[in-house]
Amino acid sequence: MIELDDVSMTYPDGTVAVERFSLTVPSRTTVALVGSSGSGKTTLLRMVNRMVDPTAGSVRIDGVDVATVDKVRLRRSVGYVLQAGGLLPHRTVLENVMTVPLLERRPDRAHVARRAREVLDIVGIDPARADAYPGELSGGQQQRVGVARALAADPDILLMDEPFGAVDPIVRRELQGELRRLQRDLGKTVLLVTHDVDEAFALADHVVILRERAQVAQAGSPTQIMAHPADRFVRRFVGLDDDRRALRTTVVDGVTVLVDGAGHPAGVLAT
Ligand SMILES: Nc1ncnc2c1ncn2[C@@H]1O[C@H](COP(=O)(O)OP(=O)(O)OP(=O)(O)O)[C@@H](O)[C@H]1O
Repeated sequence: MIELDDVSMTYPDGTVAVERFSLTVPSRTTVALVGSSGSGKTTLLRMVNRMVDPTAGSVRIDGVDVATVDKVRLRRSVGYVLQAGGLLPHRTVLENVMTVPLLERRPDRAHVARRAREVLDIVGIDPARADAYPGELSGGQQQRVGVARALAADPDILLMDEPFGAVDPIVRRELQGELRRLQRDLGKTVLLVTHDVDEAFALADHVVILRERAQVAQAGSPTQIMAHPADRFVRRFVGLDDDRRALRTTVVDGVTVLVDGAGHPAGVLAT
C-alpha cells in the first residue's frame, strides 16, 4: 500500500507544484493520476521513490515512511517505467533489464541474466532480441523492455510515468491490454501518470483528476466519474461534452446499435 499524506512540494525556484495532496493506493490496485500539463503528476509520482522529497507531508509504503529508507534500496523495491522506456542506448536490451538487480551487493550474474530473460518473455519480447540495442527496436518494443526493466527486481510497486506516451494509438492499445494482463497475473500495486483520460479509464481501478498544484478535481472509479462528474472542469476533462461520449441506441434491422453524438457507430449493445 502506498500512502501520500498531506504532501506539498515547492521547488527551490518557488514553483508550487503540489499543495496538500493526500492519496491511498491499496495493494494490488491500479491508481491513475490524470491532469493537464504542469498539474504536478510527475512530482507526486517521484515522491514515492524519493526522486523528489516533499517539502511537507509524508509518503509511506506499507506503513514505513520512505524518508527513513535508503534511496538505493527504495529504488530496487519500486519499479519505475518512463516514457519511451527510458532505456540506456549504449547497453543491450538484456543489460538494460539487468541494471537494477545488479545493484544488489553481491549479485549472481548468471541468475540475474536468467531472470532478465524471463521478464523479457513475460512482456512479450523474444529473448533472441536480448542482445539488440534499444535503437534497433520499435517504439512499442522499447516500451515493453522498459516495463521488463521495472519488473526485473520483482518489486511490489510499479510507478509508470506516461508509459505509453510515445507510441502510435494501435500499439498503445495493445500495450494497455498487456498491462491489464500483467496486472491480473502479477498483482502489482501500480501508480500511473497519464494525461490521457481514456488510458486512465482503461487501466485504473481508481482515477484522480488533478488541477494545477495537484488540487483534486475529482477522485473515484472510472464509472463513478463518468456517471457523476463533479463539475464543468471534470465534464470537459473527461470529454462528456464531446460527441464521442454522448452515446445513444438506435435499432437497425432488429439489432441495437450504439451511435455517438455525430451518428457514427460505436458498437452494439451486448446482450
Ligand atoms: N525541478 C523543478 N524545478 C522547478 N519547477 C519544477 C521542477 N519540476 C517541475 N516543476 C514545475 O512544477 C509543476 C508541476 O510539474 P510536474 O512535472 O510535476 O507536472 P505534470 O503534471 O507531471 O506535467 P507534465 O504532464 O507536463 O509532465 C510545473 O509547473 C513544473 O514546471
